[in-house]
Amino acid sequence: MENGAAKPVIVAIDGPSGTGKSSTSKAVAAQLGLSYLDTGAQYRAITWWMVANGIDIEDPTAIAAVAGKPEIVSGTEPGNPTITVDGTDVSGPIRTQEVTSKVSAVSAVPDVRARITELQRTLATSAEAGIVVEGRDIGTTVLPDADLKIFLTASPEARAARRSGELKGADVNATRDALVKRDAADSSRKTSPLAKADDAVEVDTTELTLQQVIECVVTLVEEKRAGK
Ligand SMILES: Nc1ncnc2c1ncn2[C@@H]1O[C@H](COP(=O)(O)OP(=O)(O)O)[C@@H](O)[C@H]1O
Ligand SMILES: Nc1ccn([C@@H]2O[C@H](COP(=O)(O)OP(=O)(O)O)[C@@H](O)[C@H]2O)c(=O)n1
Repeated sequence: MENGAAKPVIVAIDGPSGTGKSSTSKAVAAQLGLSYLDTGAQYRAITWWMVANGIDIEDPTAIAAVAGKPEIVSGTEPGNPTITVDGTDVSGPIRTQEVTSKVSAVSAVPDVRARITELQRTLATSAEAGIVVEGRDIGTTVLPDADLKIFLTASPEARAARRSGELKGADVNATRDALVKRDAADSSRKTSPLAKADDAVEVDTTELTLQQVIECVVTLVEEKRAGK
């Protein structure tokens, strides 16, 4: 570290789908000059690879047997986060309905989680200025010593309205049902489920604009840094 450089700051942002994790994390990281890691994209990437290679996603043993095969690389620049599998850009294909509907089953397999968690810890410790890492189990499992932990929430109705806005014309009730189903699967799995860490700050974003959430998190990071 250079003379006078601040100690790297590690921020964990967790919560269910549509609470604003990605948008908030990217903006906070860009504003504060930190790296950014979308861990959901990594689970989506390994799921995409399983589907592309014809692995039966109903079979955890089959998934575990090949969990180490794909090489997943995440770019951590908040203005241009990238994700590749074996050198192929998969940023588009990982957002399809098919991958979204299968990702909870793949990410519940302990060998998959062990592999991806290791990648996440390596990226977090190598970020020079620090990093904002967003996901489901960052504060509880991946980075339990993070300097700041945030748990974002929002009503299922608000989350579904945000998501169906993105999916242009998608039925809001169907979107809501799919979100609630995925939350339930992610929260009930045995290995590092979606959960709020005891020392996380909970922010309900239902009635907040994205800008308000970003400002709230930036203030919390600055307060932490000042206290160091
Ligand atoms: N507080 C907010 N108010 C309104 N829309 C929001 C808010 N936070 C995020 N959004 C929008 O909701 C959608 C989902 O946000 P995203 O950051 O992808 O959530 P997550 O990563 O938690 O799934 C995006 O289109 C985003 O612009
Ligand atoms: N730290 C994480 C992040 C995501 N995931 C899994 O990956 C899926 C996709 O995460 P995501 O963040 O891309 O989901 P969205 O919030 O964008 O809908 C989640 O539903 C979880 O099954 C996980 O298990 N652990």
